Amino acid sequence: MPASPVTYTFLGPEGTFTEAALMQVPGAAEATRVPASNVNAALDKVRDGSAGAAMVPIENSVEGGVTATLDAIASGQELRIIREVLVPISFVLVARPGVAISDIRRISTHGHAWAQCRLWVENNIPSAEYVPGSSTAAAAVGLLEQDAHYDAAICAPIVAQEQPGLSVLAENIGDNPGAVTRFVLVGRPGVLPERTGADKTTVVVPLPEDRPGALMEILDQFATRGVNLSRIESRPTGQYLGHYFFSIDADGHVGDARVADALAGLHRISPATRFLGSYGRADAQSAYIAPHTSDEAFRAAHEWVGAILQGEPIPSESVSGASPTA
Ligand SMILES: O=C(O)C(=O)C[C@]1(C(=O)O)C=C[C@@H](O)C=C1
Repeated sequence: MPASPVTYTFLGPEGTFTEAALMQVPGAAEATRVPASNVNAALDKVRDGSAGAAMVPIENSVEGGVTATLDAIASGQELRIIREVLVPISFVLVARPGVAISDIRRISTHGHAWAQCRLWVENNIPSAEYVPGSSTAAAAVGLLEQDAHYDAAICAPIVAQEQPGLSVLAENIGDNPGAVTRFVLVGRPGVLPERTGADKTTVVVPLPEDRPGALMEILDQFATRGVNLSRIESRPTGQYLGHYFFSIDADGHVGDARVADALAGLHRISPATRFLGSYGRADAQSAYIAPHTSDEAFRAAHEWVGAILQGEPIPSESVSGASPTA
């Protein structure tokens, strides 16, 4: 039986970096793709079943976490990250034909794009005012509307190539030539992606209140099991001042004993901890696993405790390192 076709949604419109990320997913180019006007709308389509999965930005190498995504997946109906995708980012400045750089007063783009081009704008159009856009492509396409209230947009080169009504005034205007954005494909909870040996696990951990050292305890769950963290960010829950959750990416898969054990520890400290998924790393880099945190070491340790509970004789090394005692 052929697999049922998946409808994908993404932060649109066509031409966003998010669409470029989605196109890296095998089968997405042939599938139905429905643009959403913001991250929340994309995730709501997954929650209400009108899309099978949504591609959304989560982290940029220059500007850090995409807070709209971090917040939207941290609460509400549970979702799962099933894949990550990396996209190298380069920006162009576009305007309607006939507009020169010296004519530009107001520039629109996505907030993360603005932050990545800030120095270029300061050096080249110092008096330019920023007009927030819902995405880079939405800002560029908006220039073609009669009542556009800005003169230029910052977007991906592909938008300018595909829109005949736009001309490119400057290329490669990002302040960091090696900028990369990480995107995640998000679905509803279901079958976990299989372990690849180079995986990542994302969790949201509300900070227990009025508990000195709670953050240290949370970090300790990973440290003592030899689990490396690749991202940790605090975000306000929005409930009241000083109430935070941590959004954490850890190396490994929940199917790895050390990761499962760390998650169990987190749950004891913060029972509202939310599991957001285990999925293959886009760079396929496997983490170093210290021998005492391997699956085999955990299995042997559980067997040892099990034998103690059963009252069985326990073969073990003597304290002095002499030969086994039984
Ligand atoms: O506006 C877009 O094109 C997006 O896909 C969003 C987004 C982001 O959220 O960071 C993606 C990549 C770039 O870093 C700039 C904007």
